[in-house]
Amino acid sequence: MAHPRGSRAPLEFGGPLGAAALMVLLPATMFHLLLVARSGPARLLGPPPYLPGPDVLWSPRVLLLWLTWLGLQAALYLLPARKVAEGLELKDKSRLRYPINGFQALVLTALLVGLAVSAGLPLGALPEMLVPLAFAATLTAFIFSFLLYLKALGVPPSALAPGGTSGNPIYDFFLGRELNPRICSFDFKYFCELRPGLIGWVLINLALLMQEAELRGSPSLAMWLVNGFQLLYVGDALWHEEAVLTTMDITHDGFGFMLAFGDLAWVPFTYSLQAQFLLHHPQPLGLPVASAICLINALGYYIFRRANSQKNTFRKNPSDPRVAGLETIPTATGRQLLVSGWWGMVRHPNYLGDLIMALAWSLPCGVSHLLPYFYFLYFTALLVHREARDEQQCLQKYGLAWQEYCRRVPYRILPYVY
Ligand SMILES: NC(=O)C1=CN([C@@H]2O[C@H](COP(=O)(O)OP(=O)(O)OC[C@H]3O[C@@H](n4cnc5c(N)ncnc54)[C@H](OP(=O)(O)O)[C@@H]3O)[C@@H](O)[C@H]2O)C=CC1
Ligand SMILES: CC(C)CCC[C@@H](C)[C@H]1CC=C2C3=C(CC[C@@]21C)[C@@]1(C)CC[C@H](O)C(C)(C)[C@@H]1CC3
Repeated sequence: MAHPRGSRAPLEFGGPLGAAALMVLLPATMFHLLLVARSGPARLLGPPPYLPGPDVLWSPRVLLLWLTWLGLQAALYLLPARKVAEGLELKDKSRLRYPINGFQALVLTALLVGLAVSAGLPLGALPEMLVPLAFAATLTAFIFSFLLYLKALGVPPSALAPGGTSGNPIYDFFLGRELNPRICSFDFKYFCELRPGLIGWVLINLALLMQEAELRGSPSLAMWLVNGFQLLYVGDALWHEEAVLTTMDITHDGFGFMLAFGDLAWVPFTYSLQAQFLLHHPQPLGLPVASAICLINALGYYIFRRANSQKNTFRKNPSDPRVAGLETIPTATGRQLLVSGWWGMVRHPNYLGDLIMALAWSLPCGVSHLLPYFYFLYFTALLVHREARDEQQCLQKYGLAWQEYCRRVPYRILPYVY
């Protein structure tokens, strides 16, 4: 099989060695966090309280539960959608079509879970199953990525992702070879990016809240805040589902282990870390501090949403009155770059808003432990790295116009700092 960019394609993530290391380190980190969150000292950098044996990790009943969850989300994906959106133009000049029914899936899941709980489903038992559930999700991610790798061996070169075609099987398995793997109209990457993991994350949060209520009579204010903030984030992502079609995950990255594991395991089991921590380490939170944290989250959300919406509106229709007055730089591709408004302040205002929210999600957990700040630290590293990857891609796409943009807007994420 020919490799369109052959060995000249620059390798990311430290090449095959880096990819192999990440495939061990990421699951290990996830299990470490799950175990440490429930331990007394809850030390991010300390050893885990114990090493789980096969009897703790493996449960056929839990695997069945996990597969039922994936099946339910797949069924909701296949329901009629309020809209069908077109993705960006592909190498072969075609455009794929995507159902926009993620928010509908969230609401229907909430209804089904509500019905099941009122019929006696013990949702509060879910937190006890997090370790075997995470194991089932990790196993699924490995098997699924392997099947995706095999599937990609039979597709034409135009269907392959720009990265992930190095010829090194470990690297390509990690990054993903095929850009948009599908069976009929079912798009695996688009499905995984927004449904089972994101909705699973808020469901786990809810289960932790319910278990806290069972243990202590009512959920704590800190638990309410974490649940509320993260539900807003997930609800927003699904409400603006169409916007994900222009992210680098959909337009540039193949679907391999990185995204399969990230979407299916990493997001639900590590992004719910604050709620896991709060269940085992209740934190007192007064109304004045809670109000200040709400303001921080609102500020982050405002920047995140306005910046993302401004770019999406501009990309859809530059003459839209909401963006028509903004200053722009023309590029050789015919597209323009915004150089005023949110995108004139820093080159990634949406990352800034996202990071402010990440901080607000950790603050309800107090300052006695570093563990609940893991998400903020990891997310800073992820976005700094992602920003560098995006800059590289934009430089390739827009050349001199991008350099001009960087000159006019010198800061990347945080004005006057970075
Ligand atoms: N919670 C999580 O774990 C994660 C959240 N995110 C969030 O996802 C969202 C999307 O992030 P991501 O896909 O990385 O990147 P962006 O939404 O920032 O998109 C980057 C793209 O925007 C376009 N662009 C850049 N600058 C300009 C400009 N000045 N004017 C017009 N267009 C411009 C370019 O694409 P083009 O010109 O081709 O349109 C560029 O490739 C962010 O809010 C991020 O915070 C991301 C990763 C993980
Ligand atoms: C496991 C590794 C460390 C890397 C995995 C990264 C993934 C977890 C993230 C890559 C891009 C993501 C996005 C979101 C969730 C995390 C992953 C999958 C996103 C769906 C979160 C909600 C946002 O509103 C969004 C803009 C829709 C996000 C898109 C990117």
